[in-house]
Amino acid sequence: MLPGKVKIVEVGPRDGLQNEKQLVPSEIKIELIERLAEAGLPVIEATSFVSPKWVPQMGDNAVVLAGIKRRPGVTYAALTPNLQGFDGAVAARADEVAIFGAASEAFSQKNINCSIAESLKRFEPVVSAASALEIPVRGYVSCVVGCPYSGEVAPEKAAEIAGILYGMGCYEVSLGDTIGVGNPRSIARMIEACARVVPIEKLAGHYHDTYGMAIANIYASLMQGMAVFDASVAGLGGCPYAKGASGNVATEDVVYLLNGLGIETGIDLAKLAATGDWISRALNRPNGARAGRALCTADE
Ligand SMILES: CC(C)(COP(=O)([O-])OP(=O)([O-])OC[C@H]1O[C@@H](n2cnc3c(N)ncnc32)[C@H](O)[C@@H]1OP(=O)([O-])[O-])[C@@H](O)C(=O)NCCC(=O)NCCSC(=O)C[C@@](C)(O)CC(=O)[O-]
Repeated sequence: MLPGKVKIVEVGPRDGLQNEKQLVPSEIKIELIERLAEAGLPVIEATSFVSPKWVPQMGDNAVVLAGIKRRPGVTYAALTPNLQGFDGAVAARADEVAIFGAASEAFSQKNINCSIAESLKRFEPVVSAASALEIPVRGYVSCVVGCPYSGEVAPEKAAEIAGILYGMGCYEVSLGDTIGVGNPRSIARMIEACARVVPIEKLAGHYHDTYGMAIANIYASLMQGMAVFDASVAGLGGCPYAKGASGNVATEDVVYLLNGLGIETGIDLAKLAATGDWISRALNRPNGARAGRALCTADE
């Protein structure tokens, strides 16, 4: 049984841009977010409140959140690894924050400079502070099937961290195939384990497309009842702490798939494709969305 409706969380402005070598002007980021909202994306991860020494590209976080014309009904989210980041996100009026952990010790150390256990301790005060202010918190688990440093990850490990984040108070837990090594079988096994501890409707799929498996993985996830997916316009991105990992699955490709399956998203594919074309030109990089390229070529 496929879901009738899917929520897409657009992570392009954060996950997509964080890996760009050249600093992208804040005005471009602001225009990207506004265009995505105009195309109907209900949740846009706009930026992250991490150390600018670690990820310089996100150093203009407050400027970006201050610059966007907010559309009613759209949630503008930000990543917050600790209380310092949370305070910054609140001051900048983020509607929602996300804490991000990992199912791999090695990745946790490289990404956020602490062990998994330490990261979970750091997240607790963030969740408490958010709860006091009634700010929803999303949780991420990176490396749910594979780690760039330590290899294969057991589904039970991904499920353990997902369960802890959910138990802590995250309203949704996004399962990150950070390096895109998953396939429909390994993803299905991982979801099966996670769904034993977190209700499937509270789980999201966050699949990078390194091996071209992301759309197949989304289809496998839909078949298991998952109905929330993260995606990045034009397939932008990669993780600065996961060498070789390509961008997220392209939002255009996900919407094309869902439209074909008769699943509602509320997203205008033509506007989305035009946005993907625009940002690819602005960054002077090839458009990573196959559906986006096809639609834009058809328009010429
Ligand atoms: C987590 C830290 C901050 C720990 O970094 P640390 O160096 O261990 O932190 P610290 O508490 O020891 O502080 C050191 C310095 O950082 C500053 N600092 C401390 N916290 C903040 C903050 N929030 N905002 C701004 N500055 C901060 C702090 O003020 C201090 O500044 P100094 O006194 O040296 O001038 C660091 O490791 C970091 O920023 N890492 C970047 C992580 C990141 O953004 N990774 C990419 C996103 S995750 C991802 O892409 C995966 C995901 C979510 O998409 C899912 C998937 O695909 O798997």
